[in-house]
Parts: sequence; C-alpha cells; structure tokens
Amino acid sequence: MTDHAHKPSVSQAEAEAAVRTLIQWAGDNPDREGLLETPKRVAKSYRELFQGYEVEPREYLEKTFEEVGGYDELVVLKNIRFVSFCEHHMLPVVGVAHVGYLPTDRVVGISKLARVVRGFARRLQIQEKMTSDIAHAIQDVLRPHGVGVVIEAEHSCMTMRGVDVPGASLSTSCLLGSVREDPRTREEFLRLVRG
Ligand SMILES: Nc1nc2c(ncn2[C@@H]2O[C@H](COP(=O)(O)OP(=O)(O)OP(=O)(O)O)[C@@H](O)[C@H]2O)c(=O)[nH]1
Ligand SMILES: [Zn+2]
Repeated sequence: MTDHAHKPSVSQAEAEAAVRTLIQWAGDNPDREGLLETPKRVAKSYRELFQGYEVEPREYLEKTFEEVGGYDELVVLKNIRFVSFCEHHMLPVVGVAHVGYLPTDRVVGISKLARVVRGFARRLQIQEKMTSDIAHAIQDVLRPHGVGVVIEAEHSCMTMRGVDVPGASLSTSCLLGSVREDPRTREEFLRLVRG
C-alpha cells in the first residue's frame, strides 16, 4: 500500500461521535430530528469520498495491451472530472485532470487513466502532490517515453471561505520524460490539452 494508506483504527461509533461533536461545534443540536441520522450518513459517505485509501492506483495500470498496430503518438484523456479534498481544511477541491502519455510498446485501457485520477483524488491531498502522484504512477508502471498531467481545480477553502475569491482556479502540471524534454512532444501534449 502507499504511504497514505492505513487500516482505519477507529470504529464506526467513534466516527459518528466525532461528527456529532462537529455538529455541535457548528452551532446546531445533534439531537434534533433532522440531524439524528446525520452522523451515520456522514461516516458512511466518508467511506465513499475517501475510497482512495483502499486502493493502490498503480494496480489499475498493470493490465496492458501490446497489439497497438504501430501506434506511436501521444494518448491523451482530457477533462477527467474529479472531487478531492484539501488536506488543510478537508474542503472539496473540484476540477478536471488531463492525462497523457507517449507509449512505448504497451497501451492501457483508457478508463484506467480515469481510475488512477480518482484513486489519488479520493484522499486528503494537495493539488501539486496529486498531479505528481498520477504522473509518477503512470511513469513507473507503463514505462512510456513520457507522461503529462495537467490539473485545473477550484479549492473550496479559497472560494467559499478564507480569502474568498469565487472562480479562482489553480493549474498544476507534471511533465516527465519526452513530454518534458522533447519540445515537439511537449508542444503537442499542451496543444491537445488546450484544444
Ligand atoms: N499549494 C497548495 N496550497 C493549498 C492547496 N489547498 C489549499 N491550500 C492552501 O493551504 C494554505 C493553508 O494555509 P494556512 O495559513 O495554514 O491556513 P488558513 O489560516 O486557513 O489560511 P487561509 O486559507 O488563507 O485562511 C492556504 O493558503 C490554502 O489556500 C493545494 O492543493 N496546494
Ligand atoms: Zn484548503
């Protein structure tokens, strides 16, 4: 498993008690009717929203196809929508990832690129690390000539609180191998991502 991953050592009851505390901290009464089942729902939804701790995204990339008919250009999957959570405030980070690689002799099923994005997104993250995590997983498993990952996302901790700048969006990129070093490949990747 990854450095993030660990088996939950808290019980469902403890998680529910923590949510109850936060409801009180927010200023509401956890015993009023509408909120009675909320701790249970929140604990359950956390299992879903943070599913990334239960998977090793690299494993999605292990099944590859070698019959690629001489295909030797970039493969780019754009606009992979994701929801993540900033590790500073645990507030949603909503955005899109664009993921590309220049295959050597193997390609991967394209859905797996989206699964890798989701696997890393459904953890507490900072965007720079998530960008790099995705790129390095592809680089390490597929061993392509190069990899490019661009992420654009809105951080709720900036758009709904704190500095409060609605619409501000953060762009990050991680380019590896020929997508970084070879000007033609780099241009091509960035053109495909922008287009
Ligand atoms: N680099 C980076 N910063 C992030 C990301 N998500 C949130 N942040 C920032 O993390 C910082 C945490 O700053 P702190 O000063 O510790 O927290 P804070 O007092 O809540 O700060 P404000 O958000 O400015 O009110 C803030 O500047 C956030 O905008 C991210 O993915 N990458
Ligand atoms: Zn934040």
